[in-house]
Amino acid sequence: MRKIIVGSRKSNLAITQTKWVIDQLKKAGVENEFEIKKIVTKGDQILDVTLSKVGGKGLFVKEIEKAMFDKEIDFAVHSMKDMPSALPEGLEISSIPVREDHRDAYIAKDNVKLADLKEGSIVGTSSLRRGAQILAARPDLEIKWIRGNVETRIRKLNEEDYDAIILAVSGLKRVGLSESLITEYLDPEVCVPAVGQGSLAIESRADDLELQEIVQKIHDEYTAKTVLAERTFLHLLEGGCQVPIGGYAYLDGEEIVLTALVGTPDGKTVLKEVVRGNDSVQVGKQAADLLIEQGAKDIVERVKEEME
Ligand SMILES: NCc1[nH]cc(CCC(=O)O)c1CC(=O)O
Repeated sequence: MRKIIVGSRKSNLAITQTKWVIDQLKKAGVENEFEIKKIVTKGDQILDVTLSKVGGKGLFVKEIEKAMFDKEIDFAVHSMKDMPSALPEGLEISSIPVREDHRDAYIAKDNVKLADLKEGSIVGTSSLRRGAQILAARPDLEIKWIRGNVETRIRKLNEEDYDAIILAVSGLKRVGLSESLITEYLDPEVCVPAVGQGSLAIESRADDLELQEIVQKIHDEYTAKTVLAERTFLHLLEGGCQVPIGGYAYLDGEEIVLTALVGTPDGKTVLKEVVRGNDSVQVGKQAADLLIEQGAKDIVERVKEEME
């Protein structure tokens, strides 16, 4: 039986996600042997500037994709939200496992609630999306960039001048940190998560049908349907992570309910729509159309220019 080589970034989060996927596959009855091959990406090496300034999402996947083309690895597990909206020819997302918690977590020193933070308090995040939504709710706060993996950010909250930080609940849980650290769970009404947040993408060569059949065993249709709506919206806005964009969908019976958001980094303009429908692509497209009508494209273009 074929041994399967799985490529992974070397961060604790990446390795845990990869191990989780292998574990799920084994539980689903896959008997193949697995080996994890660690790959260092540009995104892991550049830690001193904000991610948005150095080129965003692609940084974490390029080297991994090269290893896949070279057949050094058979598949890779990515955080869905780090995936560019279009994949290179020859590769595809061959399976989407069940989504972890989609929400952002607000973690404050001494557990001070967001509403109780004093004027001028410093909130750490490297995400324009999170910064924009925090500032929209609390224009009196200060956003300060924070980089590093999940564990590093928690340490910086304790050691540096941050009063609070925002992290994905899923990342926190996956690296084994206690949810008791979380001061508040931010629901999509307060902070629309990143498109795909909490979900994983299994990426493989499009012509490797044997592998596809194996990873499909842990494909989750609910997650795939909702993520497709979110990613369709993101793709049409052509935003990448240089622009504050959020999208979260869930199913209400058969219906997909998508909350989509575009804003300016200062949080002064935030466009938000909730769209319902039975077809993921249609729902994503409708959300994009509604926001574009309100000027979302202008925001995307303007923010992109300012970042250059
Ligand atoms: N941008 C970094 C990143 N990429 C994926 C996750 C974990 C969240 C997820 O699984 O979607 C994180 C950390 C964070 O956003 O706090």
